[in-house]
Amino acid sequence: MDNIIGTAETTSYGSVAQVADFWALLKPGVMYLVVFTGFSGLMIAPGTIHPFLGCVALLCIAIASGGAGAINMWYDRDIDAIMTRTKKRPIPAGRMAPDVALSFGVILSIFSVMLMGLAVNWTAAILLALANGFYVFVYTMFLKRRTPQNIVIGGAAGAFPPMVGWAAVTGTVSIESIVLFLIIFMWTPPHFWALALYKDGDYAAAKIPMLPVVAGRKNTKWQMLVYTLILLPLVLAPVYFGVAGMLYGGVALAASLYFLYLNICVLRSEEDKVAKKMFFFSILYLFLLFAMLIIDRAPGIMNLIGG
Ligand code: HEM
Ligand SMILES: CC(C)=CCC/C(C)=C/CC/C(C)=C/COP(=O)(O)OP(=O)(O)O
Repeated sequence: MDNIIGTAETTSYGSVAQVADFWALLKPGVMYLVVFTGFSGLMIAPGTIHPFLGCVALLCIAIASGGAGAINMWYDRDIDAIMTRTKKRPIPAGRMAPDVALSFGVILSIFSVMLMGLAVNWTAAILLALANGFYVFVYTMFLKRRTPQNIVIGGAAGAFPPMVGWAAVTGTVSIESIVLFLIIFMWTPPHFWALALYKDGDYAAAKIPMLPVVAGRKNTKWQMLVYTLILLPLVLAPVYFGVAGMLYGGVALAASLYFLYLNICVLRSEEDKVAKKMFFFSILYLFLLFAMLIIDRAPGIMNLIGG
């Protein structure tokens, strides 16, 4: 297999990409949680949606997220080739030609938005297009290489899915779905900067101005704390707005306090394993919040069974 010959820009793409490479372009690890938060929005929204259309809506969120991931990997192929975490991806590893990845990503993105609009509704489709476009154009192409606040603003991309799920059922945007958006929006900086703290060498090598590289580790940890503290009251807002009850409230509060505790540990420790622990818990934390929203509103299952 004559995979890699030269750097990212001079790579010869001698071998044929496998199905697994197309799958990897979709960033499936992230996609699962993105779809889950979309599912949660769909389940707790007032109203009903036919189960088949509910599944179509979730499939559209998955495809739009994957399409955006593929375009991100096309655009970032030069820096992905430099970072140890990403250099085995299909394009930098020489298993896929960049234009194949780009075409794949564009087709998936357009297809998902059109399908959402035609099969579900156009409010959900527009929100989905915004999420996809925000990740591709605003985060990847504009902010990522320019400012250490890249993920604060760009994080909006990943915050749209619960709004998309909500809009799939209701056809509208409402204060409740904006609260779900805000939870993910505020969660993203501590989620990502925890990882950036122990991958700062990668980002420095690729000359990406991630906060720990530009502002230093201590400053990053304090900025993480700001968002973690904002999350504390924010995660309780769904109770205030009546979309969740005390079961959600209790778990959300406990998980948020533990997240805060981990952030304080990160502030006090220089060890990578502490930041790693916070990063991995960030994923469990978001999963827990959105799982509890569903469990607490179990009657919302009627949205899917059309009752
Ligand atoms: C701009 C916003 C975000 C940035 C910059 C970001 C960044 C990252 C990075 C760099 C990784 C490591 C991936 C790897 O190891 O290759 C990661 C992992 C992950 N992120 Fe995020 N993330 C963002 C938003 C989100 C959102 C919105 C979600 C879900 C709702 C999410 C869920 C995950 C999950 C589940 C993983 C683990 C995936 C795996 O190990 O394969 N992220 N994130
Ligand atoms: C349409 C839709 C629902 C879109 C979802 C958008 C989304 C999943 C956004 C956040 C995902 C993410 C992994 C960002 C990291 O990108 P990066 O380029 O910094 O990470 P990398 O270095 O691993 O490539």
